[in-house]
Amino acid sequence: MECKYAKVVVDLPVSEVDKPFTYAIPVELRKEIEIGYEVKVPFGNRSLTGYVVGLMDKIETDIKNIKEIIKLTSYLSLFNEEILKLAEWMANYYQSHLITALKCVIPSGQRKKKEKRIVKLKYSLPKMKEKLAEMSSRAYKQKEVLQYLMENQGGHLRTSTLAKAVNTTSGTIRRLYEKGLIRYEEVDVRRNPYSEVDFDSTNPLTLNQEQRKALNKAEKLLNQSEASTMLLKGVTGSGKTEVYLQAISKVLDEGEEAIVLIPEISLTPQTVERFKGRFGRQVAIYHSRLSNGERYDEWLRMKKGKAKVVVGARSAVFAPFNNLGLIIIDEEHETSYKQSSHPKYQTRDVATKRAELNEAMVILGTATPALETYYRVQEGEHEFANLSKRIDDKPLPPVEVIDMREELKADNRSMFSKPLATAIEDRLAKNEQIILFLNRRGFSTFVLCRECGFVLECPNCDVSLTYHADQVSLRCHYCDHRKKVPDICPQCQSRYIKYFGVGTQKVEEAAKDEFPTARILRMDVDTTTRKGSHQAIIDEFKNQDADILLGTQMIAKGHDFVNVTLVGVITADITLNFPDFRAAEHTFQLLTQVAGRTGRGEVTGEVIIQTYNSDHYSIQLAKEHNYEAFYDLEINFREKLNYPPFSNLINLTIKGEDEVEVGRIANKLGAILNQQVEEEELKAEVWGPVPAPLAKLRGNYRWQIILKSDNLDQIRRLNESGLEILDNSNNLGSVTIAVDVDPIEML
Ligand SMILES: Nc1ncnc2c1ncn2[C@@H]1O[C@H](COP(=O)(O)OP(=O)(O)OP(=O)(O)O)[C@@H](O)[C@H]1O
Ligand SMILES: [Zn+2]
Ligand SMILES: [Zn+2]
Repeated sequence: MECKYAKVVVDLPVSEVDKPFTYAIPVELRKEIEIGYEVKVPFGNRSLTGYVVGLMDKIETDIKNIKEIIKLTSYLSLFNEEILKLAEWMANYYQSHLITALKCVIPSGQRKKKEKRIVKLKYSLPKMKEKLAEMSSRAYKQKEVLQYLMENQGGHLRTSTLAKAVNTTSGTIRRLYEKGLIRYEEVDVRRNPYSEVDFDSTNPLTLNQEQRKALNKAEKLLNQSEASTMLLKGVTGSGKTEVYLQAISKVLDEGEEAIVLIPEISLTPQTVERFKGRFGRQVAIYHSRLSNGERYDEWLRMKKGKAKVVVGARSAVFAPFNNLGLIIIDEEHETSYKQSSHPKYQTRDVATKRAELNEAMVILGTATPALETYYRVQEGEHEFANLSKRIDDKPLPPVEVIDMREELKADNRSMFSKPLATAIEDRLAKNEQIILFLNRRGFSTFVLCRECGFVLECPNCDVSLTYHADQVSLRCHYCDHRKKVPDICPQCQSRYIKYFGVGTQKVEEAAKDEFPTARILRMDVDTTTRKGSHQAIIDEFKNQDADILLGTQMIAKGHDFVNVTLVGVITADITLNFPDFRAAEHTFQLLTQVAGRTGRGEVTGEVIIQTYNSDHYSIQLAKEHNYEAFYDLEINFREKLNYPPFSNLINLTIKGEDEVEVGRIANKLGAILNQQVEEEELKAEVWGPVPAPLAKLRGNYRWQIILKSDNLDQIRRLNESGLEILDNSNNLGSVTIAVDVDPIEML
């Protein structure tokens, strides 16, 4: 059926136009146009890019007012109805504009690719003959071009090919275009396919008993017709990947497709190789380190059914498959699965939604499930399979926790405790390798007593207070509780209570001082900005051209270093004292992951964790590799303080270059929200406004407001109406407000 009208969402992310507009489809486009095409449309007195989100045969409005679509700017549909539904869900759930959500689900390469021009005649052949006869004989070259085109009708003639064929220039062809006799069509150019390294092919391994059980369960769930989610909890090195591979096999046998999501930093050639090795050219790779062109080509291979498995980062969840059977999310607890720009989606939840739309299955794999995920298992919402042992019963490495307060008492003020320094010397002497780990770079905002480990916390919110240097005060960024920075420790009266911060560079210098013979590699955001530098450092370390690899969480996962027999954590306190109710959870996850990096080879490994807070449960239980016990304790705290998963949060960040204006707008918005809660008798709390822990970032001043409720819909509506009232009654100027539904980091 050929439709006459299209609904189009225009690329202008402002609330007033965030809805589909109706356009007429020119006759010549009616055969071709589908949902998901990118188009140019007249809008006001200009033309805008838009996306087709609906097609109709009839409309009720007065036909005369309807404008026509100018042209198609993509040569195929960029999303189907299912992906459109997903985008609509995202826009609604994460409170972003529909156009922003749509641009998030389409391939980014499309928008930037260079297109080749194809020349087509504008009229039918008989009409064309008439036109030709009317032309002046002086324009003989132009006539020649037309003649040639008429004889080669329907062919895909590029401008350059055509010019060559009749021995003329593209200028001649352009003149025909200006006379309205021909038109151009733009089509994509095939780039060199993704540089194909030949991977050794692998066969399915014989599964051990636990893997077998996990796969059986997955197969059962894949066979059923409803959507399902299964948590595959497995300690590091327990063979989760082999279970993924065999589950994918099953999906491919059924003629369906599979998506595998892996955190960007773990998407190494080694990881890719495991999937390409099993499924060969059926595997597409999709992540942000590919060029736009490469990404687009991989996207096309999926769209055209040439690739049936995609291995990629977050955005691969939008893979253009039509027969999706399985989505796997490896390291599902990773915070990088939360998108940091609008729409700020949680990949896990988008995957669940997409599985629902396709009656597909989701497998979440990790050694340390996100608390929300494990809670859903307990509540019976997710299925569960467990791999409790490493392959071949290799032991998990022993973990030693060093109390840095004791080191200070013993007059050791170095960054390296006695036991860690001794262990490093020992490995250097044996030519074995060492990883030194500093969790998080740069950012730390807390005040800690080096004598007794005391950290000032908010009495209401159980998060550490944030140090604001300019005001010499400590503030809670949830409830705005304030305290003066103390001169002496309230717990032990020591004067060693100070702002606490260590950077990777400082650790590198200290290590060079103490271990002058060691060859040290540093890996953090500063040393890995260049393309490929991340992999270069990894390779250098793997080739054993260095003894110590020092870095941030970038080194915590995805790599198998067989010669590493010692992992040292310089200070566990940075993540532990993050001003975030998830601080303990993130600390536990990170320490468990880091510990998983050692003892993978023949020699057993050892882990040493330094901290001023050695009795903290997250550290003690990471030492015991005891997730269950950690979960039991942590979920109790969450319940007591009514944090997620027992409640829902929305974080609003108000930011701009003008400090006074940002504060003023933040306070205005806070007042509006509070008034709304009262008037509408909403079951919601409004925290703040307060300056954000990162009170200034890239020249922007930042304030925040947190909305909390047992009922997400209530705070979503509260937020929506609050922003609308603010918008209507105030000139926001350059101040912007970012909305984060289900935030996982509130900095
Ligand atoms: N059934 C099996 N028999 C023999 N070897 C296996 C089996 N399953 C997995 N392995 C091997 O064990 C090693 C660890 O497995 P894998 O990397 O899949 O574990 P993982 O749980 O994904 O680990 P991590 O979470 O640390 O990435 C790999 O080298 C893998 O090839
Ligand atoms: Zn103290
Ligand atoms: Zn508080």
